[in-house]
Amino acid sequence: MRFAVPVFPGSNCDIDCEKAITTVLGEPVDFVWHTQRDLDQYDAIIVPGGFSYGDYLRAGALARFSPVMEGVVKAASEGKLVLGICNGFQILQEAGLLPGAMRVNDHLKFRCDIQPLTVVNNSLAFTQDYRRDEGIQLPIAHGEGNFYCDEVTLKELEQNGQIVFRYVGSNPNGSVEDIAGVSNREGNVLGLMPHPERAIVEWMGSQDGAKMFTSMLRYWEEKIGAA
Ligand SMILES: NC(=O)CC[C@H](N)C(=O)O
Repeated sequence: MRFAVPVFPGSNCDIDCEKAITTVLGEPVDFVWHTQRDLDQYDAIIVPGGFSYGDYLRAGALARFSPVMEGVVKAASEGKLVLGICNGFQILQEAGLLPGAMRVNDHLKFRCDIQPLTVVNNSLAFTQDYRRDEGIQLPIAHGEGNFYCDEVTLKELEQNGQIVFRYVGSNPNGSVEDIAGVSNREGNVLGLMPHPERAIVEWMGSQDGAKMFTSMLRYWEEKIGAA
């Protein structure tokens, strides 16, 4: 399974994502500079966290216009797996691939912590190795993670199973309904504010992120096997 990790000016979790893929899966992964449009050779794309374009205007608002996003949009429309982590989630929202918008944290501070979460939907390609309602812990590190959507969208997300992760205990940013991660309607694009790539081996304090990567690989292997 070939992974692409697009790199924007200001990305800072790109190497963490590459390490997670090689450590957990041992699969090939390329860094792709944001000026490259063509991502056809890849099976999955992980849009990493960071401060693309310095978070100017709004987090993700400028990166969304980078040429590489044409490739990301195409991959998503072809049903390939696209995962956006933190700033990656913000970029996918700005590109219209994921619902809602991100506001500044309600307390106006950057929050860096280990956050308890619950897996609300474990039937996705990204979450099938988790149990339903499983309690997990992942690191968070963001200043604009306050997920917002209107009432109609919220109902749709609930009905379609698009709410994938919720914060447990105290909500670190004020997000609507404690939402930490959402998918698109089709389920092949996922965005979450917490960082699964920073929770893959014991010394990191949590290994709960590893199952997101094993889920993706298993989905792809089963799809290839069935073809
Ligand atoms: N870790 C990240 O990707 C941070 C995302 C973004 N820069 C924010 O502060 O919200």
